[in-house]
Amino acid sequence: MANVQSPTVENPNALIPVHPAIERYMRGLVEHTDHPVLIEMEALAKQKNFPIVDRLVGNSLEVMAKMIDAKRIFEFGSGYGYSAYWFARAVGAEGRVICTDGNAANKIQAEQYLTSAELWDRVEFHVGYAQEIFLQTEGMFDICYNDADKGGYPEVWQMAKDRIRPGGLYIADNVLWHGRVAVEEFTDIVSGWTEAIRAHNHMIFNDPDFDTFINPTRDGVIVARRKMA
Ligand SMILES: C[S@@+](CC[C@H](N)C(=O)[O-])C[C@H]1O[C@@H](n2cnc3c(N)ncnc32)[C@H](O)[C@@H]1O
Repeated sequence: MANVQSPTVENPNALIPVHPAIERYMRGLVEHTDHPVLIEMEALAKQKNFPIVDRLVGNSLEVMAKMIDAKRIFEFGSGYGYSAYWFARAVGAEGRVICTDGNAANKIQAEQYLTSAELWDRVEFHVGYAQEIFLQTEGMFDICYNDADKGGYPEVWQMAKDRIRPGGLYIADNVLWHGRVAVEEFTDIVSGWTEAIRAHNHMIFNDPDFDTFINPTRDGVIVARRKMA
């Protein structure tokens, strides 16, 4: 892959899509979204080095969900409920966010946090393998949100795409994978994940039933809107 500066992950500054000063500026603009529960969840992520989507992407999830009047959302990989916090705000009192995570401890924490934020009654949290839970859950979704293990990204896209209603969204986090997707030489965290993310992104951009873009904030968020029939 030709690139003028030939960046590699060993030369990460060449790969930062949005300059940290610009991210800080944008972060300042969403300060009005401060909430004690959110601040606690963000502090825990820092303390445990847990990969939440963080404030800028979280805010964008809520806005996108509100833009399409989303009422039913499925999350693949919910952690302790940080992304669900934003979706739960968007769907309103009658809406549902179906969360999944393989770690039962995450459900316990999510329940504590989202109860404090008065959002737990909008959430259905299943512990187990997200893809299996998805197949056991009936119906269509306004949004399918993918933040599970990256090796499974192509599989999740393929199973989710037909269950998103026309006008609905498929959203996945980490699709730039800290720039690895854009360079020839990289060190992967888990063997095969970069290739899986590349295949996932390629399939989505080439799917004639969806209009797609990547928001390069943080680690890149792909957003694909299912076209109206
Ligand atoms: C990146 S974190 C999710 C963060 C969350 N979306 C947020 O922003 O707060 C990924 C989570 O997905 C879970 N996970 C990964 N692959 C999974 C799978 N196939 N099924 C269920 N859980 C999965 C992990 O246990 C982890 O808690």
